[in-house]
Amino acid sequence: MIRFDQVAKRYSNGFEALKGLSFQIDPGEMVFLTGHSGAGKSTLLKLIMAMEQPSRGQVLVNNTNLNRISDRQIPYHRRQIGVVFQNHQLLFDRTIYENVALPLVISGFPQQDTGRRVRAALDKVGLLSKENRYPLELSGGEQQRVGIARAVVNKPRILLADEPTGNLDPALSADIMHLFRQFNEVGVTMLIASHDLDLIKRQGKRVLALREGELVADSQREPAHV
Ligand SMILES: Nc1ncnc2c1ncn2[C@@H]1O[C@H](COP(=O)(O)OP(=O)(O)OP(=O)(O)O)[C@@H](O)[C@H]1O
Repeated sequence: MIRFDQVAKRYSNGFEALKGLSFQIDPGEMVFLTGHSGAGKSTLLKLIMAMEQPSRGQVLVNNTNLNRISDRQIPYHRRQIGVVFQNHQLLFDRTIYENVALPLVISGFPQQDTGRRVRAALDKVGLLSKENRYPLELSGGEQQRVGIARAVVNKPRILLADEPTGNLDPALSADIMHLFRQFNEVGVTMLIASHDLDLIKRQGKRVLALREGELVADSQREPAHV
C-alpha cells in the first residue's frame, strides 16, 4: 500500500515541486503516473523511496510512515521496492549476471542462493542465455530488461518505474509493458511514471495525472484529462 496524505515537497531552493497531494494505491494495483516534464513525477517516486522527505504531509508505504523511519531502517525499506530507470544505469564493466546480482550482494543475501535468484530473474525477462555478456553487447531493449531483472531480483512487493520506455521504440515499449503486467499479475504493486499517453491508454489501468505539482486527475474517479 502506498498512501500520500496532503504531501507537499519544497526543495531547498524554495521551489515547490509537489503541492498537497493525497491518493492511495492498494496492494496489487498497477497505476500510471503522468504529467508534463517538471510536473513532479520523479519527486513523487523519490518520496516513496525515502530519497527525499516531504516538507508537509505524510507518505505511508506498507503502513510505515516514512516521516518516522530512522536512517537505519531506510535500507530495509528500499529493499521492498524495485526501481526501473529510463537509462537503466547498468555497470558497463560487469556482466549481465553481475549487474542483476548487485542488489543481492549489497543486501548480504546468502551467496549459495544468489545464482538461483539471479537466473530466475533473468529467465523472467527472457535473457537467461546472455548472463555472461556485457551490457554494451546487448540492444537497448535488452539492456532495459536487464534493469528490470535487477529491480525484481529482491522480489520486491512494489515496483516503481521512471520513464521505463523513454528510449525505446513502440514495439519494445509494448514488450516492457507486457513484462510489467506479468509482475503485476503475480501481485507486485506497480507505479509507472511515463509521458507516453498512447501506451498508457492501451493498458486500461488507473492513471494519476500531475500538473505543476498538483494531482489533476485520477482515472478511478474521473476521466484523465491532461
Ligand atoms: N533537487 C532539486 N532541487 C530543486 N529543484 C528540483 C530538484 N529536483 C527537482 N526539482 C524541480 O522540481 C520540479 C519537478 O521535478 P521532477 O523531476 O519531479 O519532475 P518530472 O515530472 O519527473 O519531470 P521529467 O518528466 O522531466 O523527469 C522541476 O521543476 C525540477 O526542476
